[in-house]
Amino acid sequence: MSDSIIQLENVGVYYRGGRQRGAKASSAPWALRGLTLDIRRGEKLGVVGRNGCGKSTLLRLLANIISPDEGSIRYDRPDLHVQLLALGVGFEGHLSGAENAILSGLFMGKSKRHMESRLREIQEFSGLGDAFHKQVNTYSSGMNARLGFSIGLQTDPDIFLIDEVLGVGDKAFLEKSKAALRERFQANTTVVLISHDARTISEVCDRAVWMNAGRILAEGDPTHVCETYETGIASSRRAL
Ligand SMILES: Nc1ncnc2c1ncn2[C@@H]1O[C@H](COP(=O)(O)OP(=O)(O)OP(=O)(O)O)[C@@H](O)[C@H]1O
Repeated sequence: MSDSIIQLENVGVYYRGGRQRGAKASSAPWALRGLTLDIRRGEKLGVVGRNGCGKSTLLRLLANIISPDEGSIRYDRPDLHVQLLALGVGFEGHLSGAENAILSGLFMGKSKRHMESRLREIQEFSGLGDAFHKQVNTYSSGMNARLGFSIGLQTDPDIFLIDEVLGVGDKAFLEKSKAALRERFQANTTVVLISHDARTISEVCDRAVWMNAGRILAEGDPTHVCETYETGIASSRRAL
């Protein structure tokens, strides 16, 4: 059995009516192009890259929210439980944090009873206090991130996709979240983590990819990839 959980082969994604930030009007509006990547079972994969390079598009693709316009994506099983954690995605604003936790669990194939039994842990980990029982549309972005991450810890996803939300919480929550990602998931859950913070990627991930203009520029040891990325950014700034 392959140790890949998702395989992307020469994938391209095209947003109709859009084009890459900074691209000339004549250039093709591909958000991803020629992207080949194996997501390995149980790995913690970090994704770095400048704004608009295609990181969120990659996560939407992995979450099966969008389909490739070219190339192929192959899932190890058709019933993989994929949890996407991104700001502004996935919560019903008029429902409370607790109600959203139950709803998210139901989407992930958990029973209502199972999620009810986890509510206390979700509330405690989130640090939301009484706000856990208030409508989510009254939450700050940091509170949203706390709720989403805390729910993700209790829904046992096969793949946990985290789009930059860890940086939104405060430092204490960031440290707690990093520890949870390292200790709670270990080999069971595959994590794909987007972060602009190289330290977070180095501390949590066992592999990283650097994306640029919809393609993968470098892949390997997270500390090395982050250093290469930061050196690349610094030299492109100097060239301006
Ligand atoms: N819904 C959309 N319609 C049109 N173009 C889009 C859409 N979403 C993203 N794009 C474009 O696709 C490219 C990749 O966007 P994406 O959001 O994946 O980048 P990103 O690396 O996640 O950026 P950031 O770091 O700013 O979140 C960008 O050029 C963006 O402008």
